Amino acid sequence: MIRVVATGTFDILHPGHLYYLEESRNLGDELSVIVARDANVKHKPRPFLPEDQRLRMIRALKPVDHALLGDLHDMFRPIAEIRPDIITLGFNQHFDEEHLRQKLRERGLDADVVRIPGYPGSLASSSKIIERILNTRGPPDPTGSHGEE
Ligand SMILES: Cc1cc2nc3c(=O)[nH]c(=O)nc-3n(C[C@H](O)[C@H](O)[C@H](O)COP(=O)(O)O)c2cc1C
Ligand SMILES: Nc1ncnc2c1ncn2[C@@H]1O[C@H](COP(=O)(O)OP(=O)(O)OP(=O)(O)O)[C@@H](O)[C@H]1O
Repeated sequence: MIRVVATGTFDILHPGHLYYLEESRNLGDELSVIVARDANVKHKPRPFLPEDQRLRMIRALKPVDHALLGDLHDMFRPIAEIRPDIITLGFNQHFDEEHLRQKLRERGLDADVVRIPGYPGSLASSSKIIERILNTRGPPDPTGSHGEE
């Protein structure tokens, strides 16, 4: 039984997320997904959707066998419980593979770390979807004219 762990924020779901999770699941027999806690998303704007809602959507996806919220303080605690054989990193996750492997070893965890490539498409990105919404459905015209002459 090969256990795989994938991680991420998963704020507004798109096909890039699905691809990352499908490819992660294809590496083993069981996929657990650790969903980032609201309080821990500091490297970009805070998620729009609360952590419970992000978790519920991830749990419903076909490639996902188990989904859980991450730890608030120690990212290695859920890993120590799951004991995965493989941890996947998405194409734009800011972790260095070798550094992560080393940190895992220090905690007595010998999971391999595998980088999953990106899925193409200008809307395969939560922030690009948000940008598009703002650009196309931005603040309403205060005159209420909807751009009509
Ligand atoms: C091995 C690993 C374990 C993680 N564990 C946690 C965790 O326990 N709690 C948490 O809030 N975030 C955890 N994260 C971080 C997030 O799930 C996510 O990867 C990180 O915030 C980067 O988010 P993004 O790629 O969605 O922008 C972990 C990341 C990795 C690589
Ligand atoms: N287009 C994509 N192709 C492959 N993997 C992706 C793609 N978009 C996101 N992922 C992966 O899915 C996981 C969760 O990603 P995240 O929640 O950061 O979404 P995102 O669309 O990259 O967000 P943002 O646009 O705000 O950076 C990460 O491992 C990330 O690398």
